[in-house]
Formats: sequence, C-alpha cells, structure tokens
Amino acid sequence: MTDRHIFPDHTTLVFRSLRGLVASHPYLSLIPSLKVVYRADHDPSKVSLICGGGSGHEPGTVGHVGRGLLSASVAGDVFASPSARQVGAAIKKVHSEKGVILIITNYTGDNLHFGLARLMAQSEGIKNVELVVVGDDVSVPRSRGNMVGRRCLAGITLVCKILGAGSEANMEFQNLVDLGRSLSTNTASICVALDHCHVPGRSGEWHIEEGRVEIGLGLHNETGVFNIAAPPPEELIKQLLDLLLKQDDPERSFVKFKDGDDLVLLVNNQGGLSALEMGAVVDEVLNQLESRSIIPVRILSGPFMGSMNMPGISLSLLNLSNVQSACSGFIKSTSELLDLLDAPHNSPAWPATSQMYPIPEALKRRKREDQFTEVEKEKEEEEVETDGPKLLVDGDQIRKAMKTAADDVLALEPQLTRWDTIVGDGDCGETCALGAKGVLKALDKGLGSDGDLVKLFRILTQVIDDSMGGTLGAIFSIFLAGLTTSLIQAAASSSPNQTIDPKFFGQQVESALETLKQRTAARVGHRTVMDALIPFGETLAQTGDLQKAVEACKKGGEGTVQLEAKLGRATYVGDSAKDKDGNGMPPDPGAMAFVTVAEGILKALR
Ligand SMILES: Nc1ncnc2c1ncn2[C@@H]1O[C@H](COP(=O)(O)OP(=O)(O)O)[C@@H](O)[C@H]1O
Ligand SMILES: O=C[C@H](O)COP(=O)(O)O
Repeated sequence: MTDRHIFPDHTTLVFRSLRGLVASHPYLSLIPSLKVVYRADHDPSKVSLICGGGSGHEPGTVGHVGRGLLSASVAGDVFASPSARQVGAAIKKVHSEKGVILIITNYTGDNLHFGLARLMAQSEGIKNVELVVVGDDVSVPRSRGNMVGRRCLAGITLVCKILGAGSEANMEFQNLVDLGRSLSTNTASICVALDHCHVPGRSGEWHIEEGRVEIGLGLHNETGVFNIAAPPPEELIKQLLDLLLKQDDPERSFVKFKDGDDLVLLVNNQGGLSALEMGAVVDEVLNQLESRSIIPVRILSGPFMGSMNMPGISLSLLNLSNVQSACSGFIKSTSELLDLLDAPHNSPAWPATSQMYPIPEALKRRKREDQFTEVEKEKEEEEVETDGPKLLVDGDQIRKAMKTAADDVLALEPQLTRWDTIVGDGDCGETCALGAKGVLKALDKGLGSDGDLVKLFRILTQVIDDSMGGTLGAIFSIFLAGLTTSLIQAAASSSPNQTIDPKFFGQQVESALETLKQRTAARVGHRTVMDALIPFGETLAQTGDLQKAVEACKKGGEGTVQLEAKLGRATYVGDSAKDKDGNGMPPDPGAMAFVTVAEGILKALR
C-alpha cells in the first residue's frame, strides 16, 4: 500500500474533507469549527441519531448522515475520538423532542467522550440521551477482551441504517435503543488486510510483511490477531467464515447461528481494494455460504466503514432472526427489519440499491457558504473573570514548568507514535503533540500569569479537552476537571495564607484520581496511563516530595513493558506485538507521555 498522498499533512485534512463532502450533498450542513456534519432538514419530532468517532473510516459515518439514516456525525482527528464538547454541540444542533441516541463504536475514547457528553447533556436538563455501543468483531478471544468487550467494525453501519429508518418511521425512543443493542449483539464481523493503511504525515514501520496477511484487525490499523502466510482466496474466505460462524469455540462463538436463520451479509471494502476484486470476494463468500446451506436474505457490498487506504475487507453477518426474537415486543417478523434496511434514505454513502428521498427545493438552492454554520462563540476562557476564591502561586515558575513539560512531550512525539503503532493505532504521539501545542498556545496568551491555580486548571482542562481527542485526551480532561473541582473546594475552605506546597497539591491530585476512577476501570497493573498517574498522585500526597513522586511515576510507566494489557487498544494485540526475538511489548505510550510531563515539571522547578 502506498504512503503517497495528495494531502500529506493530516492536520487540516479532516476539516477540508468534511467541507468537500457537504458541498456535493446539499441536504447536509457542517459546523466547521467542531467538525459536526448534520441534516439541514433535521426533524426534531423524530428520535435523533448521532454517530461519529475518529476520522479515517469514511464513508462511515459522516457519509451516513441524511434523512432515513443519521441526524449528525461528529468527527475527531484521524483515528482519535472527538471531544465531549464536539459531541455536546451535535446533541444541541439536532435536538429532538423524543430523545437522542448516540450510536458509538466500542473503543475506549469514544466510550469516554460520548459518555461524558451524555452526562453533560443530562446535567443541562436534556432528557432521553442514551448510548448504543456497537461491538461486532469476533477476532479478539473472550479471555483477552473480557474487560473491554467486542470492538467495533463495519457492523455499526447496519445499526445506523436500521435505526435511522426506524426513527423515520416514528418508532419509540426506548424501542430504538433496545433494537440498536440487539443488532450489535447479533452481528459478527471480521477484518482481513493485505497491508496496513498509511496515515498522512505518519512515519515509521507500518507494513505487513510480503507474502503474509493479517486477520482480526480493528478499524484503526491495530495489528491483526492472526498473522499468517497469505493463503489462496478460497482458503482465506473459509477461515474468515469459520471465525464468524463456528458455534463451539469457547473463545469466540459470540453470535448464535442456526439453520434457517435470516442473515444479512455485509462485505465491506476496508478502503484500498479494487471494486473488481470486491465483486469476486462477494461471489466467493456467497459460494461458500451456499455450501454451508446459508443463503443471506440481503447482500450489501462496497465501502461502508474503512481504515483509510487499507487493502482489505471485513465480512459481517447480522442475524435478523435473533434480533426479531429479542425484540418480539415491537418487531413481529424479520421482514419488518428487512424493510427498515431497504427503506429510502438521503445519505451520501449508503449504496444506491435503496431508494432516495427527494432533496427539498430550498436546500437545493443553497450557496456553498450557507452550508457552514457556527455555534454561538463561547467566550474565551481567558476572558472569563471569576471572583471566586483563588490559590496563588508563583506564576512565572508554573508557566516555566508547563512550557518545559509541553516542549518535552513534543520532542517525544515520534517515540510515542512508534510505541502506539505497535500496541495501539499509532495516534498517541499526534494526540499528545496536539495537547502540547494547545498548552503552548495558551501560555502565549498568558495562561497562568496571574498565578491563580484555580483559574489555571480551569483553562487547562478546556485546552486539553479541545486539543486532545482519543482515550488519553478524555483521561487527561477528566483528571484535570477533577483537579479543578478539588482546587476550587480547597480554595473555598482554606485560609488566605494556605501554603501551597507539593503535599497540598498531591492531596488535590489524589482527590482528582478518585474522580477519574469513577470513569475508567483501569488501575495499577492494567497497562495504561494509570500505571504512572496513580503512583505519582499517591507518592506526592504521602511524601510531599516531587522528586520521589516523579520517580514512582517513572517506575510505574517504565514497568508497563512487563504488563499484559487489560484495558485499551493494547488488549487486542496480545503476543503479536512481540518482536522477532520474542521480546516483550514497548512501554504503554500514555503512561510514558505522563512520565514526560512529570519529569518536565520537576526539571523546571528544581
Ligand atoms: N480504559 C483506560 N483507562 C485509562 N487509560 C487508558 C484506557 N485505555 C487506554 N488508556 C490509555 O490511553 C493511551 C492511548 O491513548 P490514545 O492514543 O489517545 O488512545 P486511543 O487508543 O483511543 O487512540 C494508552 O497508552 C493508555 O495509557
Ligand atoms: O476512530 C477512532 C474511534 O472512533 C475512537 O477511538 P479512540 O479510542 O482512539 O478515541
């Protein structure tokens, strides 16, 4: 697969691509600053459906916005989930009297960011906001993925289409939620690739070796669960169908199939396979299904939910019979589900086998600039004056510490990318660099110069939430939000001459960790950023010695090389990330990013 691109820099790619998408589809509008694509003819009397996640999966899911399908889709950077603020803006833009369903991929970043957006919407009085988390992949063995559940592949697009048609047909909110969850439970998918995809601007080793294929990849270039010598096409398809259909594999058999079930087959182009080869794949899959006495009731093929330019496919089988039994209270036959799958729509990317709704005249005549809207500009945090209690420290020192930490994280970007390419999806370096650049920009605007810690952390939380997507962005945002709350409480309850020493700060960090622990199940030993963050906070609170806290943090971060992942993307990788000599995995990139922050602070304050 090629690493040549017309746009070799990914930083403006998503934004430009969304502008291009809406330009050729007059019924779509875009909030450029928040990368939210939404139906210009949104109907608030029907249940709203919002999907989204990292970019790079096009046409999914921005290409599935339109009448009869999604109300909106929220785009993050390449392979990194959007922030809770972006999702929150989408919830408000396509508000509904009946409720909003957030259909999300079962990856940690999306769970955290969309989950937070849901909580924020509820706290603002928006009722009926529910998550439908889709996990359809069958490749990761149960014993390895038990804490994270099945991850998401192209099956999510079937959920979007069926729920979209259900919403258009005025189905009730809770029925749609139940239906969405059942569709996810009853879909089995598997991905195979001849090579990994290349993300513009990313360097480092990313190829699958010549003559080999990987089976069981995630949507984001995650290393396949199996790396095998490339078999002939018939053998390859047989292996994929076995993984989907076998009923006696204790580590898999996620979806029950029995003779006579009504199944939908989705053959998804992962992005880089020719349409000619796709046709042949469909033919071979159907031949082999027929020899297993399976005749799908509907066959869909084409690009649905991909991984940039990855030469590969995913196969999905959705068992409509199981879904009908699970939802028998409101779905009387599998043909009702098929009708929803076949119902008209108005999205750019669902295959033209279904009918299209006509485009409203007023939307046809819109000028290009009319398609771009903005949410009301929020006041820049720096401009917000608060008269609440302050916690004053030496502003110059704290600014120096933040600058050193941000510079060091920027310098670590290539290393983080290398590690995350092995154990994750390769975006951790970019995510951290975006956060560091956000901090440097805020420092240029004067962040921290008045020395008020409360204000500083309030702004820093916003900066990190806005600039960092992905799991790490969510984890840092929640941690910083918790720290800000704790500092506000401390400022309110302490005397004006409260000593703000490392011990005092450590106590606030410990309290922020408690907030964070409510949002993630990760603890020490699970091979995540928590392996560095928890020892740092605990040691600082106990000893009041920053150097000791940084040492504990470093020990925890570096110690992750020995650990088997229990949470996050590294869970999917298992032994396959070991090098040719059988050596273990690199350290956890998120943990090492935090170690760098902690070391940077210590270096500057010493
Ligand atoms: N459930 C979790 N809780 C806390 N941290 C996690 C969790 N899952 C992953 N992480 C951390 O997130 C880091 C990856 O961040 P990032 O690249 O933003 O995530 P993503 O895999 O979503 O692209 C990992 O190195 C790990 O430290
Ligand atoms: O494309 C990325 C997914 O939507 C979310 O992944 P994440 O866990 O990296 O944020």
